[in-house]
Amino acid sequence: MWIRHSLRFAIPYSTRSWSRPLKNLKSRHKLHSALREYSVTTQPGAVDSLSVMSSDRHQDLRDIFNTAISSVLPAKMITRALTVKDNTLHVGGREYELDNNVYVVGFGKAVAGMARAVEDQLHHHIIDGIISVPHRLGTTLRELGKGDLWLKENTKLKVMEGAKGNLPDVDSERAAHAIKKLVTSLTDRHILIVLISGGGSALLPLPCPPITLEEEAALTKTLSQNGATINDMNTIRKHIEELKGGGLAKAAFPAQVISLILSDVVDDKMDIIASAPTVFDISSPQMCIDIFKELKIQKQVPASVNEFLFKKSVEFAKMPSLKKPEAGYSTPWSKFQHVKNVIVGNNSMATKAARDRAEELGLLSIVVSASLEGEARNVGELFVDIAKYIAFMYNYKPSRDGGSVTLVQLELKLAQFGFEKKVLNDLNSLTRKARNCRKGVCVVSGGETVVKVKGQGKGGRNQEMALAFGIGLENARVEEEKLNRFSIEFLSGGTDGQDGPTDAAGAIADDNLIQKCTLEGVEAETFLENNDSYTLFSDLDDGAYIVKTGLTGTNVMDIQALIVRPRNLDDL
Ligand SMILES: Nc1ncnc2c1ncn2[C@@H]1O[C@H](COP(=O)(O)OP(=O)(O)OP(=O)(O)O)[C@@H](O)[C@H]1O
Ligand SMILES: O=C(O)[C@H](O)CO
Repeated sequence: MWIRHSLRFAIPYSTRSWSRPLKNLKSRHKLHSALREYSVTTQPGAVDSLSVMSSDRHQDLRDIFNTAISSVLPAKMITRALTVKDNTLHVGGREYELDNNVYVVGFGKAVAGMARAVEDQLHHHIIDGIISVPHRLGTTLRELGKGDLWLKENTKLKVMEGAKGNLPDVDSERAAHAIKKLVTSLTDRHILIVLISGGGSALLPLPCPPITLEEEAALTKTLSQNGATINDMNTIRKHIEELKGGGLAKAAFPAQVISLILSDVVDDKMDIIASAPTVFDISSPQMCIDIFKELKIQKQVPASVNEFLFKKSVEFAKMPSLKKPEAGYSTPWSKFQHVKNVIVGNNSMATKAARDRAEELGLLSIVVSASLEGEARNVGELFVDIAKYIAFMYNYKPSRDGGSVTLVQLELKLAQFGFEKKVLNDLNSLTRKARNCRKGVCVVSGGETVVKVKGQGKGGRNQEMALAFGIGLENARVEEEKLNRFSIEFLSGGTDGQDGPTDAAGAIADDNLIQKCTLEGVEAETFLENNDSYTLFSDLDDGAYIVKTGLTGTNVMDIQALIVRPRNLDDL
């Protein structure tokens, strides 16, 4: 890299202490102006991008991300899902007679807004209710001017806040007890509306005795830090907690249960979202033991959990096949006929809205996935490959490039990540179209990745993905000179506005990121290795690369957007 190498000599060595915290870097601003002056003498493409403030450059990405979030705000989704006509409630293809007989419970990051919309629709029919929401959500939403995502003054619902840091705690356990008490008091005259959204698991914890809340919280942390997927986590929660895995619906029997679910898991798996409190569970306790083995965390699992699961699996082995609940169960709730589960919103809606916004901004756009999974840094690198692919296609001329080994190699890599041939073909034709009409390309995706936290730093999967993208892009630019002819930027963010235990939703990386790090005397790889993406992004270039929305009041997993624009169209 021409610029980077030059800067190595331009910056005094004393400002390049690799692991120094960014906050203490006094000469940062001086270095910024030095960079701008310096960039005047560098190669043309790079001059343009370095002299533009990063925050301005990233406007489109931020706009696309914000539009995606707006498209899945709770009120819209509830209004779409529920209709009331002549005292009859229509939902999910069923009809319910309304007669001042409705109770509401909810748990999750988005249920305050959902509850408000339900109250607006069913008002006087509602008797009582409780919602369990994240700690300080009410205050935060009001501070952000998002009071419309909170309940009205005259609400009949009680709000309980808890689960600090997205971990089950005494406050959320208190809420779970109160919800259990309320639903067990219902009769067959009642309708129970259950509002469920991501984060619901931590907001409805009721560990089966003798497992304690502290043990469960410790287990959650261990699982999360050892790369457990949400499927793994919630399979375990369903077995060691009272209200998960259908427990809430059983407790509410004989009331009619309507669950309105905002999906924050890949493929909208109802048996996983918020650990499925209203879905009949067909998983086995042995599956939990297998997960511990697979993650090699058996020794860190609390003894009470191991003993509980062992006893449960012995009992389970004696039971008739759970795959056919009707075969062996005579309890009235066995077929869960009193329950209707309805998905009201998901990641696909958000990715589509992102794509539409990108089109409005003049970019040719495509959604490549709404179910992207894997280790965050690998997905970051995958997006570097996608950027390379687009750049390659911009320049591709069959006559000149012959057998196009590069093309085949890139396609193979993308296929390894589960992208179907059709997606590749669409990406391919989109880029050709972009070349012909000389527009940039925006690739949108959604899903949820994981991070195996090994370092001591602070970060989240989105910020880690963006950092890995930035590093990968820099390496690719060294190898592939043609990439410098494009302006490339990438954003990954959580639609709930909270990436891991940080106050950021995610981060942006572009083709200047690593140069900026170098100027700041920071080695990005060290931060990546220490899982310290938040520290790096929050201070770098006065926060130009961090994405902070505050809690959004919704939650449909994460969104990625990659923009590749030719710098100088005549140069391709
Ligand atoms: N320092 C870190 N760097 C990168 N990722 C981290 C770090 N610390 C935690 N994480 C990751 O953050 C994720 C947990 O994030 P978060 O608390 O937002 O949960 P979540 O899965 O989004 O919750 P929910 O689905 O309930 O909303 C885990 O994948 C964990 O590995
Ligand atoms: O709460 C949970 O379990 C996760 O957000 C997945 O729904």
